[in-house]
Amino acid sequence: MKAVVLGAAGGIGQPLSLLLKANPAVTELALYDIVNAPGVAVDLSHIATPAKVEGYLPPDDGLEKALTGANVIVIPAGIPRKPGINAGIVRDLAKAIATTAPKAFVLVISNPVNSTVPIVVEVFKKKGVFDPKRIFGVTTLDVVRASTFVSEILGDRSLSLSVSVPVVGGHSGVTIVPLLSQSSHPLPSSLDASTIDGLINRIQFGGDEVVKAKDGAGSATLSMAYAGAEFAGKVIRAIKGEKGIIAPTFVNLASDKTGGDALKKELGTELEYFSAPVELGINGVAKINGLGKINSAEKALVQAALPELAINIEKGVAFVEASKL
Ligand SMILES: NC(=O)C1=CN([C@@H]2O[C@H](COP(=O)(O)OP(=O)(O)OC[C@H]3O[C@@H](n4cnc5c(N)ncnc54)[C@H](O)[C@@H]3O)[C@@H](O)[C@H]2O)C=CC1
Ligand SMILES: O=C([O-])CC(=O)C(=O)O
Repeated sequence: MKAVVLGAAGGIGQPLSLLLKANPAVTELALYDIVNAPGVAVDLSHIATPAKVEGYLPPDDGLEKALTGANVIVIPAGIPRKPGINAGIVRDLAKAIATTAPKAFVLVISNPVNSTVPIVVEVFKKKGVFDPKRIFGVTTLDVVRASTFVSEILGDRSLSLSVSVPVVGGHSGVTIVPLLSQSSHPLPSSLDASTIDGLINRIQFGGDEVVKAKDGAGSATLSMAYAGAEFAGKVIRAIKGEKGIIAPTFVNLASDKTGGDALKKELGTELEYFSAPVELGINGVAKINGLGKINSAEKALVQAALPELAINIEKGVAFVEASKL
């Protein structure tokens, strides 16, 4: 089981690589960055877990060497909150993956996820290796935040390990739609509307809370690494044959067989992407689940997410269309 981290020396990349090194199911871990990756790799290589760790820089085909034989590729490369720059970084990394590891599972963390996932897909299409079952936008941090904030409202943080709330839509602001009515631990019916609205807003704009607190020193890194490792861990378990693993993730809806068409119908949209609870299997997306029973306020949130999602997706598609590959 070879896992690869592209952008491994960054704020997310380092703790994410640590958590992947700590996962005993990973036998090979390749770290790639434009700086510092060999140092991070040697540091992690002293940890007594099975994974053999190698670090690579761009010279001497470092990227290609990192990608060769990859099963799971996680991409936290890029710059936080600098619109535009990540598009080119993700496009170029996707190009290398399409050539060197076209069958790998690609987990995109780099923002804006609503646009960077379409960028990877469009590159793969142009290179003739696109499979909608293997490309995932990582929205797990929204799910992690929902568990944490709901457990706080329930007055018992120890519940956060078991509270599960599906979060659907996309990964930015109003495109983040928590389905609180489906929380494994229902909110008290006595909760007033403004508390619920505040909770939804906190989940949607949790990223801003971290950016503000870090005061110029970047965005969420440690919680993102935790969330990324959790999602990658689920994908790895699914590849190894475990059944019934379901996680919300931002996927392409092109595949009729996996339920993409049914979800589009349910949403009343032609959009080609949405984050929905996805059942993972040995080939990637086994089934995109529908949203299930949601209340009228949640229906309104889903509808409010669609126009912004459409703009974000189109941006990603147009960027690749205008690119020379
Ligand atoms: N999906 C999500 O929920 C979240 C996504 N993010 C996004 O993750 C990305 C990374 O964030 P941080 O780790 O905080 O940033 P960072 O700046 O600390 O690290 C980014 C790393 O990417 C590397 N990099 C830049 N260009 C590269 C290239 N062409 N190839 C390989 N590596 C390259 C940099 O050298 C750096 O080590 C940002 O786009 C951020 O917005 C952040 C939090 C949550
Ligand atoms: O908000 C940001 O820039 C980083 C991010 O995606 C998050 O924390 O959810």
